[in-house]
Amino acid sequence: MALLESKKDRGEVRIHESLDELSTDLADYIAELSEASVKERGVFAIALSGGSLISLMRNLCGAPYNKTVDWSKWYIFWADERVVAKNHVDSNYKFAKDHLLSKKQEEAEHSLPTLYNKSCFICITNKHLDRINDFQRPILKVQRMIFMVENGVSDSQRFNKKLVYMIRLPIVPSHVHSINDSLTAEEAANEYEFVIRQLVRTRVVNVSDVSDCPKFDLILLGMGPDGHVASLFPNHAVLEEKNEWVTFITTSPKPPPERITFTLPVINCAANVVVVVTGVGKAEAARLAIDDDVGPEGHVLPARMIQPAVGKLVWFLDNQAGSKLKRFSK
Ligand SMILES: O=C1O[C@H](COP(=O)(O)O)[C@@H](O)[C@H](O)[C@H]1O
Repeated sequence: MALLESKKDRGEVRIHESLDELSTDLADYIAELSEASVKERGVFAIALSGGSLISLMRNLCGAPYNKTVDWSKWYIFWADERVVAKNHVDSNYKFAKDHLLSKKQEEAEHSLPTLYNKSCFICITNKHLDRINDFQRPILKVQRMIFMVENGVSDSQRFNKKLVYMIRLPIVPSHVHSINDSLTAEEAANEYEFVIRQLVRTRVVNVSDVSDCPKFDLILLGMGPDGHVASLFPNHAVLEEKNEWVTFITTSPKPPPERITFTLPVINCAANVVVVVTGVGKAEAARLAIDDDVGPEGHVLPARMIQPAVGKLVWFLDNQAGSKLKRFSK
């Protein structure tokens, strides 16, 4: 069970015994926000970050969320992105696609029946379609299963032992808004902001009650051991940006150097901000970002600058990341 505490100006802090517990709580929380937003506005505009956060959202791919969440109403954005090709290992888009939006799974053939209750697509190469015919009849009885032909599986030996399939969150492709990877960092940031401006006009993304900023239904952030969130790094000029919604940097201390990022005003106008922090290596930054009695060191930390004007801030920590917080340290 997560330990809960509300801290003055620092939002709600949830500390979890294990990563599994954190993942369960996180998926529940996101599903609740999605339901509330779809009920109120008819859509759910969610901005992801990169890094460990994505794997911790894994439970959303399974039951009950695959059936209970109205995925068709989700609009996905990125709070920050590395300016690299979309198929590059450093791309936050690629990471989310591979680990969340289209998660590759392998199961032994004999466990095929366990797939019957899952809402998933099966991906198989052309040349293996004949072999799959052995399974096809029972599978076709399951309405949610759809065969796809994809050039992804080439190792026939492996195919003999395993069934390779993809769990895809049924998000409408045109609702996924990632950066244009053929542009420079500056151009990509400008174009991304333009796209968001169009979607604010049509209220796919809500507008803030206190400024003209977009009001995302949820912005999900991770935090680095240096206290950076999105691509807002300590002591970086990017923290001063007050006018742009999306800006760019070419000198990120963490590679790759070129990134685009939501600015602080945009993050602080969201209806909900969740920061997910795990591991002992981030315990000191978590203390500086959350605890009340921290000195100037804490106040210049980007993660501490997350202070939603009206929205709700919730920290999802594991025991290790929370180990230096005054209230929770033993
Ligand atoms: O570079 C980045 O790092 C942070 C933190 O990543 P983590 O793997 O330490 O959790 C991430 O939130 C951000 O989106 C990403 O661009």
